[in-house]
Amino acid sequence: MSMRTVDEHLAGILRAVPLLPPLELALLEAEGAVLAEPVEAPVPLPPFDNSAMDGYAVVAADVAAAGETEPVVLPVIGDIAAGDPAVSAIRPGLAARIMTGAPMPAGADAVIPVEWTDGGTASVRITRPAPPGHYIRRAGEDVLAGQVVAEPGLRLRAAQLGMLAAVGRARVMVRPRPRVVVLSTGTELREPGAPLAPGQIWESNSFMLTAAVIEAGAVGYRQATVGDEPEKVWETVQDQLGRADAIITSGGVSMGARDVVKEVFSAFGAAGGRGPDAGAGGAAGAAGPGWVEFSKVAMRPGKPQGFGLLHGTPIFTLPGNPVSAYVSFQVFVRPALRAMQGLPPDPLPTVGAVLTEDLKSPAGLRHFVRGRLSSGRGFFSVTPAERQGSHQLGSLSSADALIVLREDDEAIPAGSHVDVLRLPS
Ligand SMILES: Nc1nc2c(c(=O)[nH]1)N[C@H]1C(S)=C(S)[C@@H](COP(=O)(O)OP(=O)(O)OC[C@H]3O[C@@H](n4cnc5c(N)ncnc54)[C@H](O)[C@@H]3O)O[C@H]1N2
Ligand code: MOO
Repeated sequence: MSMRTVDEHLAGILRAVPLLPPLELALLEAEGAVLAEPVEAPVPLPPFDNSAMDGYAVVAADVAAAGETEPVVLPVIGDIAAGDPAVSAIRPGLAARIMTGAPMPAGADAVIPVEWTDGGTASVRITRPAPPGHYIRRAGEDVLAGQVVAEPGLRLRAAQLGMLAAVGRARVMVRPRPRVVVLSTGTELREPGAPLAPGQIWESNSFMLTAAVIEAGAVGYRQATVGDEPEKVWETVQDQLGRADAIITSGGVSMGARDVVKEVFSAFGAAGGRGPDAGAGGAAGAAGPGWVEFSKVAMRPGKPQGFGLLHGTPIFTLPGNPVSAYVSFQVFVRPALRAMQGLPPDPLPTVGAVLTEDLKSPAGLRHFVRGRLSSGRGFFSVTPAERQGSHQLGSLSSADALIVLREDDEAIPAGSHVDVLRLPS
């Protein structure tokens, strides 16, 4: 088992993960997906000159002298609502009542908001002047015909989907959110809600990791926990390959006598790309079903890691200690899921902060320390949580940040500037 740095392990993962192939999705199904084509506006936006206010379309020169004491009175020739197909022109000396979004009648060059009038329907008294162009939204002033409104690589969120709909697109080519199956292993684990026998604990990693998958913008499927039988783990993983763009397991990767994940995939990796039942089940293709490599990564928590590709599908075998699994997800899996969609493999958002207490860190390891950020007087400060054990979920769930201590940091005094990963809130 080789020992490698966090950066080396991440780089290896990012080199290996495939880019998801683009597919066409209906607009709302594409929420969170990444655009895979440039989208052009077929028409200008707005498509026609229209009113920005409810009021009256007029010729500006007619109302130039209007005032509180000398209102201008104009006959109203009719109403123009948003969506009116054909609108007659107006001539000087006339007004038309007009609604927000309604097409400007030819001849009119200003809109007087209803608040500046008596609101009349047969004729209108206007008490304030307006310059030409007043409250008119011009054709093309948002987007020009032929303009690219969305480039490939853009993540589609609410505003971007609104833009695509506004230029008339019902479907778009995207790289979809990766579908990620999350699977826990361990015979001691019981479903939350079920009673515990001695030695048992409630299963938490799969809930936490599935939620983390969703927070990272992917689709999470939680799979029922499997025990410590290699055949069962192998079968479950094989079954899930059909619906998964990536698989995450937790547990069973350290040095124990029954570390099932390591056992299954080591056998399978060592056999030159054949799983335990590859012969019988025909899982091995010409190139073999794939590989999974286990490594020790110089980090705390999260030292035992595994990663591989099974039939081209990435599998992340994360350590079982809950905080280790969580930190491993944020450091390795999150960037990989982004890369699979063609997004930059960014880490969680990082801020600089001033440490409020002395910290010690083991030499040669990157140390992710749970903490709480506070801001004031224009800078962040961060306070480490008291408990830092990798089984202590209590201090993770009340943390909002991970303080990142570098491999060469050993004694970091209070007042030092540190980098802090902000946890999703
Ligand atoms: N002799 C050594 N022992 C250990 C080493 C080592 O290097 N040498 N590494 C330690 C480190 S660091 C970690 S992290 C863990 C990783 O262990 P595994 O990935 O094999 O995980 P398990 O043994 O299955 O479980 C560890 C721990 O976490 C609990 N757990 C596991 N899965 C879940 C779950 N889904 N929900 C809640 N809790 C879970 C499990 O009960 C154990 O307490 O190994 C150390 N040991
Ligand atoms: O590295 Mo383990 O992942 O600390 O508890």
